[in-house]
Amino acid sequence: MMRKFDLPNSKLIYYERFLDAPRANSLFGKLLAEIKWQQDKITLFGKTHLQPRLTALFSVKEKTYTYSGITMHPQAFPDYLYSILLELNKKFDTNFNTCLVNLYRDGADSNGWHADNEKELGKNPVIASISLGEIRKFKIKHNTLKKEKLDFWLESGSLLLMAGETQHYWKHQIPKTKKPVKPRINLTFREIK
Ligand SMILES: O=C(O)CCC(=O)C(=O)O
Ligand SMILES: [Fe+2]
Repeated sequence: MMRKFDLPNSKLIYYERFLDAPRANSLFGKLLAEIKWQQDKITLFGKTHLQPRLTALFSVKEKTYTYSGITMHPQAFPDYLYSILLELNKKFDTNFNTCLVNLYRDGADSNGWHADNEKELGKNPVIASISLGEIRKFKIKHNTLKKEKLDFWLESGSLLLMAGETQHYWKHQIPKTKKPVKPRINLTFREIK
């Protein structure tokens, strides 16, 4: 099933079953076991804390990627991840060259309100975001139109495509939850210019 959200200043499409369950499960297991995860320190409003999730950056370029004051050094793509990048570039006619991976270990891990609007991503970034493992809530809100906001669930194997002006007009987040939840891995494919 594919769901196109009809939102102002945004192109947002959700593909519920981009990867079938066996493929999503095996990819999840591989990434969890094989990735060299890191937990960076971020400084927000003058206070330094550890980011509430683990991350890793893969790129075909050696260029570092900086966001929220964190500079990440890319690792080389493992074949099984690079093949997904190629698949996406074919399907969406994109030029993804980088994948930022997030591991939400439990409900205390999260990703605060932000837009993926770094200069290196170009004017209207296209981001393909694949979810694996535990289902988590995704929230998106318009920067100025207060009524424009939306929550939905990101299921294992799903792909969320954010494109057009989305990153200029909207912020998104993965909130914490008090419910007992298992780990979730998210892959966000991007093009670093
Ligand atoms: O985990 C997610 O689904 C969102 C990740 C995200 O927004 C990001 O890494 O920029
Ligand atoms: Fe994001």
